[in-house]
Amino acid sequence: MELSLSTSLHSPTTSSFLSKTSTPSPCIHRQNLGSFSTAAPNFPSRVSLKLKKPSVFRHRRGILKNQSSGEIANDEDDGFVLEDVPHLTSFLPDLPSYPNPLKYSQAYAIVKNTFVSPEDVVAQKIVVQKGSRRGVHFRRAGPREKVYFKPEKVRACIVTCGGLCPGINTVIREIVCGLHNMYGVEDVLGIQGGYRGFYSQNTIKLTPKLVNDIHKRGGTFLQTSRGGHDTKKIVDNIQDRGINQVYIIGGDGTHKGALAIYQEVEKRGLQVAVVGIPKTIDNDIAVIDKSFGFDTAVEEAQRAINAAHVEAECVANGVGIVKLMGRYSGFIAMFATLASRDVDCCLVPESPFYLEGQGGLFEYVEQRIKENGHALIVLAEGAGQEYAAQSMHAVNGTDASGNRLLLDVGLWLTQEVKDHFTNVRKMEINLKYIDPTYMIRAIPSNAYDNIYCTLLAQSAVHGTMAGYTGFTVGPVNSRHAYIPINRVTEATNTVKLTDRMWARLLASTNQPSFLQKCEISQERVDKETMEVIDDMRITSI
Ligand SMILES: Nc1ncnc2c1ncn2[C@@H]1O[C@H](COP(=O)(O)OP(=O)(O)OP(=O)(O)O)[C@@H](O)[C@H]1O
Ligand SMILES: O=P(O)(O)OC[C@H]1O[C@](O)(CO)[C@@H](O)[C@@H]1O
Ligand SMILES: [Mg+2]
Repeated sequence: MELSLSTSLHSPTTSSFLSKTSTPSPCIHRQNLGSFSTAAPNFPSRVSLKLKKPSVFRHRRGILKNQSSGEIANDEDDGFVLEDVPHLTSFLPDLPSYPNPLKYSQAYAIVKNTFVSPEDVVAQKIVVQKGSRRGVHFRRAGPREKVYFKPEKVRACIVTCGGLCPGINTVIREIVCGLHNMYGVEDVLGIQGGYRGFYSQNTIKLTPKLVNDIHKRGGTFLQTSRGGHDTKKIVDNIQDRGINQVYIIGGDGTHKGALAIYQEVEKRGLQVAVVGIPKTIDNDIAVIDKSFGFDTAVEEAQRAINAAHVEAECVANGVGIVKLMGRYSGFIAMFATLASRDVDCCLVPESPFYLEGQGGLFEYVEQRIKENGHALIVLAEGAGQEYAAQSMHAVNGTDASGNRLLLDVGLWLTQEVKDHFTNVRKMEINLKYIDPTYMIRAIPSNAYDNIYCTLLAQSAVHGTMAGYTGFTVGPVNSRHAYIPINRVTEATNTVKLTDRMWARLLASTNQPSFLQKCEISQERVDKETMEVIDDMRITSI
């Protein structure tokens, strides 16, 4: 990984993170990489970085490479890296700050540390070796002593984009109530119907009273959509409506849109804070521990799996097939399988499989029927897409957001299993196919997710009030952090076949690993190995 860094420190603030400052360099690269500065205490007021891969904003204590001289100042080189988030003062340096109203809040009156210290960071890796470098860190989320908005001047808006997910309404509710109760902000607008709602629909005024009960309902109170992201039109609208805080709830696609909005806002020099709240039922968002609604979805999936198991158990040669969501990541299928213990085979997009011959799925299903009287298969909707395409009419389209449309692998597998046992094995089976895909995401969030959504919403509110922008929120090793948006748009989280979790699944189901015929492509192994190496490098730079 090549990393070059230039610093221009125009105020001689002392920093415990960057203990040695380099000579101001005129060479500041702003365009492709995004440069920023932070006005938070104890950080240099302006630090611009150029990074080739990954393109994230980093402060490094220890090694500072001066871009023009190539000189390396090596001091306290413990490998500490802060992947920081932008702050409004990086492009609006004269922005005034105010004391945080939480200072006077009765609820926080006896809290020992109401405010997060500007030096608090969250480590991306918590398993370390004696003597290992400190590695990547993110700013810890939470209220700051100073805010960069007067509550009565805030006009916030909330928008929800992409697919549904349990807990969206809780996040909406808690943003509205958090702004109102903690900061006294009363002007909150709901943008209806996703990104296109900015320019094609009327807004609604969101009050604590209006959103009081919405966390008990599934879906999104504000409606959602795919497609329709037009950065210019959206930012024009933000400007026209006088909005200065934008809360965007959505997945990877939504965050790409949020990044574009933040960049346009910065280009126009607007005092508008943009924050993403990661939402995806697939749990495929990078960096964060887990996405909200995932837990609820896994729990709900148990009902379908249990039903399929009961149906299969109560007949001769019963076979159950359950299809769950998971376009490119098989987390729901994997965790639902691990939780259930009744599943004989779990098929995910990350792990290729085959049906016929030795070590194939048919052989294994027959073996399970003979041993156990029945067999139960859980598959993620993105599993075996290429395989299914060989015998199904391919759908070559994309949805309005550009996501590839999938073949129904559940129906395909059902037909293949039936054909095989009836026509090839001449064996009577009783097969039931259950497709609960939308049922697991259109429900309200469970207790765990409700609390999680509350923390996410409050972290987002604290961050925007403190003047941070272009960031997303989420737990990293259980601690909520502010993460640069590009960190969650550059990569997606997938099931790692080389991780122990997948081995746990294989050990729990005893299913074949399908490694004989469909060897995991060299490309995948290379990619996973590179990720591990990259991680090690990050820890060791
Ligand atoms: N590269 C992009 N740049 C700008 N906007 C984008 C981009 N990709 C997607 N979007 C916009 O983000 C919104 C949501 O995207 P998408 O439908 O892919 O869902 P998502 O946010 O990924 O959520 P999920 O995958 O969980 O359903 C859409 O309005 C889409 O137009
Ligand atoms: O039918 P829709 O609304 O496009 O959503 C389906 C997709 O949304 C998700 O739930 C989230 O991306 C996927 O698992 C699924 O493929
Ligand atoms: Mg997505």
